[in-house]
Amino acid sequence: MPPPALVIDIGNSRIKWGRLDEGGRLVGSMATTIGDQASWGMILDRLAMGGILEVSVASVNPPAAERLGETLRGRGIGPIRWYRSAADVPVRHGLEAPGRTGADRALAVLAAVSGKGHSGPGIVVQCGTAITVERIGPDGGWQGGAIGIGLSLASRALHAGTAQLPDFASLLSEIEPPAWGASTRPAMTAGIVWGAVGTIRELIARLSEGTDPPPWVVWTGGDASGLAPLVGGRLTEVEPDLVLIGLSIARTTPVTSR
Ligand SMILES: Nc1ncnc2c1ncn2[C@@H]1O[C@H](COP(=O)(O)OP(=O)(O)OP(=O)(O)O)[C@@H](O)[C@H]1O
Ligand SMILES: CC(C)(CO)[C@@H](O)C(=O)NCCC(=O)O
Repeated sequence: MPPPALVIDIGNSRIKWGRLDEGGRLVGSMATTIGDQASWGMILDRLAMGGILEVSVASVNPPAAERLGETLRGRGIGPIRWYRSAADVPVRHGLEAPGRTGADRALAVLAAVSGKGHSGPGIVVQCGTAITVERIGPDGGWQGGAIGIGLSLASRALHAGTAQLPDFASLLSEIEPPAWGASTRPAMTAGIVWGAVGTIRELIARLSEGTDPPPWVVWTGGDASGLAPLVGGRLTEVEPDLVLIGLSIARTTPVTSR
């Protein structure tokens, strides 16, 4: 049996860290904000307890990946398997430029198809810094998707591009957002959250066109558990660790098998 291993997903807002057991199953995960480099050593010491290990790292953020690579090498952790684009991921696809397509998108699709065992047409929605909606065809092949703006980034963009709009750290709460606001905060919450809901609904409808049976839908990303119930629709499956699960599958599947 292989020794326990680490899986790490470097996004644009956060890094997701996971540990695999001897059978390659994800047995623990956590997330830190991208700027919190001071905690990396402590996290690695904790995750690597009991001896490590091989590490699989997915990145859509090359500068952060460079820094993490230095930290891992400095602590003698390795070998490191890198997933820097969809070209490194053993997923069947019809992409034009897999080398320039996000590894996180490919790994989420791989996990939904191979890990969750979905077959036939499907959709994967990631609600992170960006919102991505992927189309999986009737033959299980990934056909590409759509990339839109995520909730936090939309708030930051409105703040950066205007003189008077603030930036809100957190837009989702237990309470359903208002449809409109009588002051700036609820007005921005309404525009950003319901705007994202409308975007995702429209994309799911368009990506479902001509599919029979209707597609399965799997969600992931920091805002998925908040946005999925607002979007509604048929069975809503949210898997926060989809990309880490994708890494756990990719490390034992040769890229040539796609
Ligand atoms: N503790 C948290 N810190 C930062 N963002 C969080 C947190 N909890 C939830 N979020 C939400 O998660 C979103 C970011 O999602 P996520 O962490 O999946 O993105 P990411 O790190 O950029 O990953 P990717 O680039 O793979 O989408 C933000 O829009 C934010 O609202
Ligand atoms: C779209 C994001 C930001 C989602 O995390 C990431 O997958 C990325 O930077 N992708 C590169 C471009 C592409 O996937 O087409």
